[in-house]
Amino acid sequence: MDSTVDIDHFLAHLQVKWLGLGFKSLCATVIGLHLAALFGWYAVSWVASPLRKYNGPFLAVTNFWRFALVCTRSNYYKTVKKLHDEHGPVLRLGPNLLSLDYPELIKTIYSTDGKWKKTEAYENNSTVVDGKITYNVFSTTDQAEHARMKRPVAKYYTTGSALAVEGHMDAMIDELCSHIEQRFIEGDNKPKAFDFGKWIGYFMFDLVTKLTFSYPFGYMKNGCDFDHLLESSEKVIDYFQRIGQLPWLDFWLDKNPIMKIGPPNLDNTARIAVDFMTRRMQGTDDYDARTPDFLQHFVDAKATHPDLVDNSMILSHTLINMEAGADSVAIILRSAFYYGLRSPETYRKLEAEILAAGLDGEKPVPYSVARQLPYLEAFIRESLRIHPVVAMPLERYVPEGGLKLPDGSFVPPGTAVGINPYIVGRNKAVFGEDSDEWSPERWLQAPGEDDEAYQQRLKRMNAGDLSFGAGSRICLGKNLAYLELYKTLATLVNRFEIELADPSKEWHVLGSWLTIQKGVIVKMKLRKTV
Ligand code: HEM
Repeated sequence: MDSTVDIDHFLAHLQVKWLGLGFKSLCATVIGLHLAALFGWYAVSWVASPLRKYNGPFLAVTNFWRFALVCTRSNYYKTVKKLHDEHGPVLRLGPNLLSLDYPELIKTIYSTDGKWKKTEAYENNSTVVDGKITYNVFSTTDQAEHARMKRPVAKYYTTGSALAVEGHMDAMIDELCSHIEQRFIEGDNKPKAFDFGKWIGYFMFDLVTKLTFSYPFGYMKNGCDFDHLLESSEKVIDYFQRIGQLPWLDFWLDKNPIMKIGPPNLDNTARIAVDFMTRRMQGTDDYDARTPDFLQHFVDAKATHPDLVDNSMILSHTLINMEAGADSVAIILRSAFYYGLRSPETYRKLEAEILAAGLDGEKPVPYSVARQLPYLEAFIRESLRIHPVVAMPLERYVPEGGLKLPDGSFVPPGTAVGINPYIVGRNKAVFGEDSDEWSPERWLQAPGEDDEAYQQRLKRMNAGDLSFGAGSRICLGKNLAYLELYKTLATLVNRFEIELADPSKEWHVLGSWLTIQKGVIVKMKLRKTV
């Protein structure tokens, strides 16, 4: 038999058949085969997965589920909270990701031993410089690189160093108060409703740029996001939280060498930062050494650690200050006023404490004084708990040796696990049965509670507080943030009578990596008519 003829015959037959099927059917067949292969692959990897024993939504067999959840901005953290309520403390959020609600594991997972590495979810928050991906102190997943970046600058973020820049904070708090007085209070102390949430954003971006360069960019002066930095920052965060669910997408979207389809680059801001840097190094700006700023600190760090800090690292640190330091504190200020003013009995207690301190109504409240006010402290801690800045799992890889969970099960090395500050912040065993409610009182000794019981309870709450992260990757700006929060809250409450324009109206929360809120509309009056 002639096999060549047979093959020709077969091919001709196949061609006729396929042509007969028509183009549409052909496409449908090809797509169908691909989908079948994909589902087959998911099914096999799912059956073989060591995480199969954990509960989670069915669609979490792929990471597309959580990607879609973040993309729809439909309150990712609320959905995940509901799922935890339904399934318990271990929740499978993806083929290789567990969300854990075990406060007792915070010390293990967010340790200082460098073994629990951040996952690739963080890496997209990096830039391409001269064709090379350049990570920053937040985005690097390499612990050794992280230590090299952090070591020369960590000392500038201590409370002592933050106090050295208190003068810059005072200047910006003063400016915020004057804008409120001039723009939103009429001559006879008549309040005009305004978007305080937006102004908190302008204030914080001015404050952070003042602290960094001794020069506020001018959002309050302009009364708007005149150069779109606030808008761009939100887009950068939005990209970060979405692509963090499917990290490989970053290579195709932002890091590909042909056409970048990533978040808006902060070129304009980077240019301004480079300009400041150049003038500072040449000594041609009007920097006043009596009130240091972060740019000077970073320039000094280059002098003391020339092997670790170069100009691009200085630039990276200044940009991180803006990216990480403005929206975060703004979120907590909004949280404090929103929750506080919706619970007038708690707000009245705060007012009473601040007014009783006999502070000068014309000046920003010094941190040393604000720090002594226990109800203010409770207010700030509750604002951080009930509406944390970050409401997604802080993902880490389980190192060699695996992880034994309190339920006795074993999570193999290489699994991504994370505790979510929002979920753990509402853990009833730690924060009480009313953990879904706003209650600054929970941080204080309750009437009839003895000292020891209170100290035990406080210790438990402190250990379960992940609002600033923990371990070697704990928030670098924590001390600075506390200073800003204490001073700004105390000064505003001391100087103005504040109420929500419509207490029944809820705010709108934009995302989950940063839980930025829109719509905190207030009316303010001067406490004393001047
Ligand atoms: C209320 C204010 C703030 C909150 C609640 C907050 C929260 C956080 C959290 C939860 C993390 C840990 C992320 C993780 O482990 O995945 C973090 C990291 C970080 N934050 Fe903040 N942050 C605040 C303010 C600031 C400020 C003011 C700055 C700087 C000026 C800053 C700079 C950073 C940096 C650089 C990191 C990365 C640290 C590292 O990986 O070593 N943050 N922050």
